[in-house]
Amino acid sequence: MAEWRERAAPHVRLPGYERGAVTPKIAHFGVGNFFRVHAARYLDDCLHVPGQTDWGIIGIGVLDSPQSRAKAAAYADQDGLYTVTEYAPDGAATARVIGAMIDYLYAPDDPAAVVDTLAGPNIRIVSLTLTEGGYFQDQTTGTFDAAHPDIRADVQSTAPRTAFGMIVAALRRRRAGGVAPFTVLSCDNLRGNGDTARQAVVGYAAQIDPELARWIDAELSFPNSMVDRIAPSVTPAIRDRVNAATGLPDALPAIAETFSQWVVQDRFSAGRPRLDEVGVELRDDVALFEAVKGRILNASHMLLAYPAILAGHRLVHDAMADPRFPLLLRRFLQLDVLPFVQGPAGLALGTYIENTLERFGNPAVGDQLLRIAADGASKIPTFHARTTELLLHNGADPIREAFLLAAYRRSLRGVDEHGQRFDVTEPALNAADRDLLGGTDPLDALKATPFAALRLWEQPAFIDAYLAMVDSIDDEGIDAALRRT
Ligand SMILES: NC(=O)c1ccc[n+]([C@@H]2O[C@H](COP(=O)([O-])OP(=O)(O)OC[C@H]3O[C@@H](n4cnc5c(N)ncnc54)[C@H](O)[C@@H]3O)[C@@H](O)[C@H]2O)c1
Ligand SMILES: O=P(O)(O)OC[C@@H](O)[C@@H](O)[C@H](O)[C@H](O)CO
Repeated sequence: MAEWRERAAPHVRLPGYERGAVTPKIAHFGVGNFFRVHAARYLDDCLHVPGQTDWGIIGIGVLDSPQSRAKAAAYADQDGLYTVTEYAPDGAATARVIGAMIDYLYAPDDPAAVVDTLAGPNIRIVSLTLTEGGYFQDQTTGTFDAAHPDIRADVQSTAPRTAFGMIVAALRRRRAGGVAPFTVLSCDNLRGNGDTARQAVVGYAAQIDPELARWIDAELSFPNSMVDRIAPSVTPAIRDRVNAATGLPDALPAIAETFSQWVVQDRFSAGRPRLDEVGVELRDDVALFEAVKGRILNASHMLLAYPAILAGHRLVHDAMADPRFPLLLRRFLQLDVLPFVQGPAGLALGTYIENTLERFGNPAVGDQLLRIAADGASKIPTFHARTTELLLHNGADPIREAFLLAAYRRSLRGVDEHGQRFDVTEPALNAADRDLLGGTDPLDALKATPFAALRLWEQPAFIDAYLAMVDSIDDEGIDAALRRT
């Protein structure tokens, strides 16, 4: 900390609390860009509130990859410190150093140390950002996928490797030792993220000890939360630009827009920091916020990403500066979402939509379309299934949902309309799904696991619209297809 204090440019805000006095009551799995600019930033604010210095964070990495290993080494090198630079729509940037993460454990090197930490009475909250695909949810049934190879391997091992294996091993020890359980707090973009986390933790426990599973279900709280802040991927060029401005040698700087929102159910069975004093909204009607955010913001992101990439764009704000795309999103939001979504009392959905589109257009944030497009197999159903169901149920035109699936299917070829190649990141697709999505019969794509639960092949209105869109994209190109939406 002393070296960072000396080297930081004068405009960089530094932790105003005694970092050496901070103790950790929170353990977080998945210290990625989003956690670092969102929950960790709120918790860093909390540490500035008198009497809150016991709510520090221990970060935990579980993925066994060269990138994850390098990240663990960097956190060790810089004592868990990192910078967050926030960009306002007018381009103004503010930077601060976050000191809330006081330790980082890399599970592939020492899984027992993670379980020991989680089993200790000091930990009161275990929070998660594992991505949408990280909850072992069966895409067809929505239930916990106990047959997943990673879960099968963990259940049979004495040293579990998944977040859920480690959480349950620790809970078993807490229960045996008479230590009260912690709260599990999901911060992922999921429908009912707390409920989904409960399903995974209880579902995992049921595989090893049904009595333990019953205890977890009865004793643990899993608050649902709505999380919102755009955190782009940090490329080496962004890292160098940010570090040149902060004067700090940060291997892992994070960036974000200035907007931030966190709505959480106030259900923390083992206590919580004073989140309400740092801008977090503690409310019970989280599901309404989450429905609005998922079906407006995240759904628009998905609808934007695939056709914009095919049209040659790579950055969100560039696509938003191309009038065809804001037009597509406005039509989608006005015609397909607004008539069927209920927001929380007092939230003006028209204003919410305008703010969302303005956020997408912020050029200073420089968000990446490929980041948004990644793992469409998990995210398209999460953010579009409900809208598609409602459109079909109400006899409304499903043309834009059909366009989305046609554009997604086309994007899986990894080459845009100008012949430029791009990376396709689809970890949730199995070989059979890839065959269905990449085959010559476009209707096969509707039977791929991510979309199968919707049974779209039984919906003549959807089939007509979808086949027309597939043909239009293939024969006439994205521009012509967009004009049909
Ligand atoms: N980036 C954003 O704008 C944003 C905004 C709101 C919510 N989110 C939520 O946060 C999640 C993470 O986004 P990010 O931008 O931080 O991504 P990221 O790639 O920067 O970080 C993801 C982190 O999760 C870890 N991880 C991935 N799969 C895992 C698994 N199966 N088990 C354990 N750890 C796993 C990775 O190692 C990494 O540390 C998203 O999937 C979304 O649900 C992101
Ligand atoms: O983070 P993902 O992969 O779930 O989704 C991509 C984006 O839609 C998402 O990160 C948004 O930027 C975010 O949800 C804004 O709060």
